[in-house]
Amino acid sequence: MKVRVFNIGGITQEYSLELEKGVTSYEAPNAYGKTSLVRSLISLLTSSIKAEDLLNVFADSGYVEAELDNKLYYRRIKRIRNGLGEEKNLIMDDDRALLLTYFSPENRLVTQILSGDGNVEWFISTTSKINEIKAKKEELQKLLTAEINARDELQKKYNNIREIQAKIRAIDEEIDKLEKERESSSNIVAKTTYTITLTRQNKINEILNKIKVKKDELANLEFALKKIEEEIQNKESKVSPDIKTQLEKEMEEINEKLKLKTNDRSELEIELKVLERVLEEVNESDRHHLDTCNVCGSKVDPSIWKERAEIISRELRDKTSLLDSLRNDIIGLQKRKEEIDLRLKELQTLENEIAKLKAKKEELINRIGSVKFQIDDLERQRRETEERFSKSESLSGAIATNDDSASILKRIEELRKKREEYEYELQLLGIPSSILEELKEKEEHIEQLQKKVDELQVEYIRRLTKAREEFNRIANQLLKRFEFDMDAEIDGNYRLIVKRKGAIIDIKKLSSSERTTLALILVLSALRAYFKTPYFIIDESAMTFDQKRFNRLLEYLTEIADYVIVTRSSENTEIKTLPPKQIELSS
Ligand SMILES: Nc1ncnc2c1ncn2[C@@H]1O[C@H](COP(=O)(O)OP(=O)(O)OP(=O)(O)O)[C@@H](O)[C@H]1O
Ligand SMILES: [Zn+2]
Repeated sequence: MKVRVFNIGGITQEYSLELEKGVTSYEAPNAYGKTSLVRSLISLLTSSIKAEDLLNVFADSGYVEAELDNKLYYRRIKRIRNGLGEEKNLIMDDDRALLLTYFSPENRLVTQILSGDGNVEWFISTTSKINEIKAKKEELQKLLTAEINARDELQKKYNNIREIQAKIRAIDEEIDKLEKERESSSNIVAKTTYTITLTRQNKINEILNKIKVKKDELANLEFALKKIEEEIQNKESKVSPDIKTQLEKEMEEINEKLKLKTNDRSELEIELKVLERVLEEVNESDRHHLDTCNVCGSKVDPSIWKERAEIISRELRDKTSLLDSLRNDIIGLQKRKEEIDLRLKELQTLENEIAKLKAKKEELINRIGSVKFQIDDLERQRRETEERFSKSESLSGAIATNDDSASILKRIEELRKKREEYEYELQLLGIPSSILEELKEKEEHIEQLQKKVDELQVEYIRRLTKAREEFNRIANQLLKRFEFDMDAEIDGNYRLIVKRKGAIIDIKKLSSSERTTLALILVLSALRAYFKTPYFIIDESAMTFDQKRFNRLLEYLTEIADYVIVTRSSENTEIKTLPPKQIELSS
């Protein structure tokens, strides 16, 4: 692979480099430009390293080029009037390259694990690309929220229209009455009573109007309440407390069983080890035809050894098969436990939703109560007004004024004006039937979106669980291959758990070199399972492996990437490509 770099980072003279396949050791003094070179290489794998992160601040243009398998890849950057212009041809464009092609103390996973934080859900979901499902879910969730807001807006608009319509109807009725009154106003007697009736009627109409509006509001609220009650019922039917207690009980039982079985397993493992040692000793005694027992010193017939070996072997076989079945039981139990966990989480989500709905219901009931109270109050006002007028009617008798007719006309005029205003408002609000239609559509869309969001969540958990298993498998293979005396596991909460001789060790208690190793193992597992890169760069200062292990690591890396580059600080500048066995650690 040929690499050429110019005016990238601290590299201000054209710099070219020919890399052979295999391991290349790249040493240079501090501030010579190692990091710049590494960034250049990684920038050909992901556009998340931006042009402004690459170009030397004093330069007008710069580039990085790599010739790989007879193809030319490049990023060419130029300063233009207000910013940077770039032409590029990347090997790939995948921001996982930041995590998976450069192992150095700045690697995000290394920093995290060094800090003692073992939650690696983000790492698994990013490197296995499951985070795309999560991102999609979040995007849909946003859309959903927007739709819900839009629906609420529409509902408000619709209610508003209904209110105005009611007001217009009341005005029409009143105008109707006034017109009739005017006709009969030529009759003075009639006119007199009528004036009184009119004022009375106006007052009462006004109250009736208000009652009408409130009743509409009440009907809407009661409808919403019914909807929510249905929804609550629907959700509650999915979470019967029986299921939950049953699951929790089963969980408890499984935990109990797991404890017992794990204990049995440890005991059995110890027994097996003891038996194996005894068998070896018996075989040894047999080989040497010993006539004295090693353990108790008593004399024995040498022919007894064969017989004993037979018996012990049988026992060993029995116990081994018992151990196998125990292990299977444990795996089965753990699987079931994970399933229950998932179910319980789902139930919890439902319960939360129900609680929210109930709070909403409570609020609606309160509002209904206060509207009912307002209606009662208005009814009372109406009754009182009616009583008051029937009294005053009998008191005042016939008080007729000449300008009665004029005042009726004035009132009608006022009402017409008001009506026009309402009509205008209605026009602005739109056609109620089409709003209803729109509301229905929104409702359906919301339901669809909710369903999709739920499905994505389930899918995310399912895929994450699978990726986790894959990580566990590969990580432990690697730990064995590099002869580390520990087991690593990512548990159901996506926390990194480390065990030595079966006992869990808190990550915070591990040495920093052990933590770095764990980060490296995770990076390698992700590489093996999910990512293909032409080159892998390792900053030697991140590593504290001994020579033998480091060579093994390099050998392993050459299986994963064609080019493996080890950078290190040194007084001199030297680039050499060597078989891994001959790379020496500088320390
Ligand atoms: N974009 C840039 N523009 C100008 N100068 C830069 C830019 N990036 C880095 N430099 C400078 O170039 C020099 C080399 O930087 P670089 O980070 O590549 O060094 P390095 O060899 O990795 O050093 P170290 O081993 O100390 O990390 C440094 O003096 C740095 O300040
Ligand atoms: Zn003995």
